[in-house]
Amino acid sequence: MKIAVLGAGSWGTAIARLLANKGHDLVMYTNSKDQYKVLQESKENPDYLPGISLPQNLSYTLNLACVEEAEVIVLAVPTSACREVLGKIKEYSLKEDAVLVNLAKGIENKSLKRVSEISKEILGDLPFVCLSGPSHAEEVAKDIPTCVTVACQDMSYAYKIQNIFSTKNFRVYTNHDLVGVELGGALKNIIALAAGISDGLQFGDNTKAALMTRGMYEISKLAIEMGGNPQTFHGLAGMGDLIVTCTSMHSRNRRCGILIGQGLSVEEASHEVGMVVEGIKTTKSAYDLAKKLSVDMPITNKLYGVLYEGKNPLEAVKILMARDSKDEIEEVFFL
Ligand SMILES: NC(=O)C1=CN([C@@H]2O[C@H](COP(=O)(O)OP(=O)(O)OC[C@H]3O[C@@H](n4cnc5c(N)ncnc54)[C@H](O)[C@@H]3O)[C@@H](O)[C@H]2O)C=CC1
Ligand SMILES: O=C(CO)COP(=O)(O)O
Repeated sequence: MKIAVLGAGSWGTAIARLLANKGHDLVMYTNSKDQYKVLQESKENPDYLPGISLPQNLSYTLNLACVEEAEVIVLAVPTSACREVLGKIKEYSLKEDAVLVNLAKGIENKSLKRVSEISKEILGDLPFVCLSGPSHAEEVAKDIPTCVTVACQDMSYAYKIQNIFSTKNFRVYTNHDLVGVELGGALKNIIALAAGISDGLQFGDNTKAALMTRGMYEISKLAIEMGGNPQTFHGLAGMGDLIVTCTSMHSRNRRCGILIGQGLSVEEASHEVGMVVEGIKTTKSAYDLAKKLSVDMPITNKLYGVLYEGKNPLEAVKILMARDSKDEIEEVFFL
């Protein structure tokens, strides 16, 4: 199978390695000449996945025309770059049976669109599959057992991608709830940032468990309002990804939160992490969506204050704790 991976960050590289090792014909696209040179010469990606040697049958390109040959196009750039990259892909003539697999986990600012909606807007009916679930690149690149889920409105493409991506250490489930799977992956990053801030403030395990639980409650409420299936939030793209992102030191969102909790500014913290921290932009999108759809999201709202209005994280926690007493579960339909 001919596969093009667009984006040579940590996740794109880990997935390209996995697919090349499985025997697929792999090319990875980068828009950086310097990175291209390093990849070609060293067969490693030291800035993103240091110490991982990449297979000889993985090739590299600076030319996006690689999409013309591909039966599977893997989108592995930050959400904020998806519109630009999809717009460039539109200039090429794709194979009739090409499928797009998106790895990005976010909601676009301003348009408040999921990546599948951006893809639909730009590329029309090109089949779109979302791959999500608890899967840090650093572990997948070491073949540590991992389970993910793939979602598509047309399940035949989800099964196709399940078959292409599955290995003995990478178990791929399918899910027909595209909206829920996309939102689970995007919204958990908000809670991971908050969990990191809690750790940075040196709060305890109780605090983090509460944040994760109440965080899951509010992100599911928003996702259900947007058409997601509540059951998805019990699964890999929901609870699974929330757990891994809120607890792992691999998580860029959690690490960024820790630094903010320790007193760094948002800019300093995200610069220090050095890779995309999707939760920063997605907090803004979720804040706007919650207002638009009248969904109460207290953790998201307070995080928005910290990230965008310079509010003090410790004060934000105090305000969250001092809110009016309430029932744990408000809506009858919920979980
Ligand atoms: N790193 C991980 O473990 C996982 C990441 N993801 C998601 O995958 C997406 C990508 O994440 P990472 O690989 O971690 O990010 P990263 O920060 O490691 O790499 C992003 C890559 O995209 C490239 N890029 C940015 N704009 C571009 C453009 N316009 N054209 C071409 N390339 C461009 C950058 O140069 C960089 O190589 C994010 O949405 C993230 O949430 C999902 C699961 C796991
Ligand atoms: O989504 C991820 C793991 O499933 C990666 O999360 P981070 O972007 O926080 O590292």
